[in-house]
Amino acid sequence: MMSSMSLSRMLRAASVCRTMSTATKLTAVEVNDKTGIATVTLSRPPINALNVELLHDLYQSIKEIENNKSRGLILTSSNDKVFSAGLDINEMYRPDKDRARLLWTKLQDVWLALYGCALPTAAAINGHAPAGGCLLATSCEYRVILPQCRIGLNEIQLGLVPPIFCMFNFLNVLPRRVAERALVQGRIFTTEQALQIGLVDDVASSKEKALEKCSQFIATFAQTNPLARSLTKLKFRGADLQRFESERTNELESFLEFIDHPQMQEDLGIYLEGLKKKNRN
Ligand SMILES: CCCCC/C=C\CCCC/C=C/C(=O)SCCNC(=O)CCNC(=O)[C@H](O)C(C)(C)COP(=O)(O)OP(=O)(O)OC[C@H]1O[C@@H](n2cnc3c(N)ncnc32)[C@H](O)[C@@H]1OP(=O)(O)O
Repeated sequence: MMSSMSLSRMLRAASVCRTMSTATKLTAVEVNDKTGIATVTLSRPPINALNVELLHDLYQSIKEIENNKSRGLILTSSNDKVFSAGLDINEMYRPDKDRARLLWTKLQDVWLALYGCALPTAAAINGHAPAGGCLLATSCEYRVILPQCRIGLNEIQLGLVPPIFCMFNFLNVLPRRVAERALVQGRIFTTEQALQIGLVDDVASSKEKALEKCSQFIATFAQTNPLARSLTKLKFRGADLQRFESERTNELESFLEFIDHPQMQEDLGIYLEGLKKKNRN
């Protein structure tokens, strides 16, 4: 039988963390009632590849957290090896055209919501974060990564032109020269390299410790007026958000044109097959 001691401990724990009522299918949202910080966990096995549905759920979660006046948002993954594998290549290879349009529009929506989020944002990068995974992490204000991870924007290696928001994210985090070279070379960095160039702010030995560091970062704003904070953030990011808005339709059309190209389809097919073969050998 459960002792009254352990029951009271459980009740205390239950009152600290609650799952948000409208938590969606592919993201889990948990709010710590003590700190007011919301954690969004990407939960699309096996590797959190960003398809239409995951992007939709992520957007809903970000907006919900923002509207509920949480104290901050932490983004992490339910997979202990992969934060996110980036865009789901199956959505780009031999795509349904309407779905491909939706995919890109949803990716744009998520970027706008996360990069422009009024709350303090942090990423607990508890696994690899290539391409779209890195895009999500660098949209946040603070990043902690685990040892032996890989992170970077490697689009160019797939023959894809990194969209403008990739550039904004890197310029916001890295010195211009380092950002340009990383994008043009499609570099994927190890944990140590990412820390050394400043792509991440810190390294933690476990997911729990990474989440703790993210909470500590968000807690640094406890005494700051939230409106003044968010308006100051917007002053830094507003020009990027405006330029993005003016180019979003063109970027959508470029993406659709790009993936419609026969050579691009051939390259994506080879790339996808290479990823699968790895597991067969
Ligand atoms: C102005 C606009 C101009 C046009 C611009 C056009 C496009 C720009 C797009 C920019 C935005 C973002 C783009 C992207 O995100 S593209 C996606 C790039 N992602 C990658 O290259 C990651 C590839 N994956 C990996 O490196 C690894 O899988 C890993 C993430 C490190 C995980 O490794 P591991 O734990 O060993 O897992 P597996 O490799 O065994 O993978 C498990 C299964 O998942 C499949 N897989 C992996 N990644 C993807 C993916 N991104 N999409 C779909 N499927 C993926 C893999 O094949 C395995 O499948 P299997 O179980 O059937 O073998």
